[in-house]
Amino acid sequence: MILRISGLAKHYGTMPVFKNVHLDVKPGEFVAIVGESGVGKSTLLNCMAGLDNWDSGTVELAGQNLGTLSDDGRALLRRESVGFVFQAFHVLPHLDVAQNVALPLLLLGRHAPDRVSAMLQAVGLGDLGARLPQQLSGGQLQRVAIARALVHQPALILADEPTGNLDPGTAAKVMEALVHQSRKHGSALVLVTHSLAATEQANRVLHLRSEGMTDARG
Ligand SMILES: Nc1ncnc2c1ncn2[C@@H]1O[C@H](COP(=O)(O)OP(=O)(O)OP(=O)(O)O)[C@@H](O)[C@H]1O
Repeated sequence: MILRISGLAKHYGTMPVFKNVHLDVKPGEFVAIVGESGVGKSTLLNCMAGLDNWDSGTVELAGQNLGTLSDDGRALLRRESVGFVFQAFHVLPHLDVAQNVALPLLLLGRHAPDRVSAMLQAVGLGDLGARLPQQLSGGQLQRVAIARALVHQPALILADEPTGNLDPGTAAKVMEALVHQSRKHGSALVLVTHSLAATEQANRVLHLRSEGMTDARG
């Protein structure tokens, strides 16, 4: 398993968010998570990456128990094994497109310009590497974020509403790039979404509720 979550429960102060969450994700698998607004989908995704803490239960990422790792240990594991795609793109405005995509490699001390240009090509941005983010459309920005999430070939991609800011046509193209590139690189994909269309290609669709997570396809 690339990700193994067992009996996870989370509160904010006295407010319970979710409990009894179990999830196993196999290498290369595509799992979609749906659920009502505020039920804790983003919080769960953050727990998967060790960006947030939980109250009970365990999270194992790439065979390592996140609960036993220091913040630095979590950060190193995340850098190596996880790629993120967020709704709000999170590209750095002062870096050009190629530099944004190269960031995860830079943080790992790897220099691989060919990988960066291959990734840009793969998401249809082959000619735009020298542009600044402000010179791109929303759909193009999200494809930059996808290229950046995949460039270091992480075992797990975590995507939080990656098409939430896009029109339906652009959203479909961005999802296609995300799913196709994850499959091509053998990365598992965990996608949080409100979009039923985005769940169509998933191996599993899970429904998060405050009392746990169940199969949404019944
Ligand atoms: N830092 C925080 N402190 C206190 N409460 C928080 C914090 N972050 C989130 N919450 C609360 O925890 C709950 C879960 O939030 P979360 O963003 O994970 O939900 P979500 O299912 O992703 O929602 P949406 O679909 O609207 O994005 C919400 O009720 C939210 O208000």
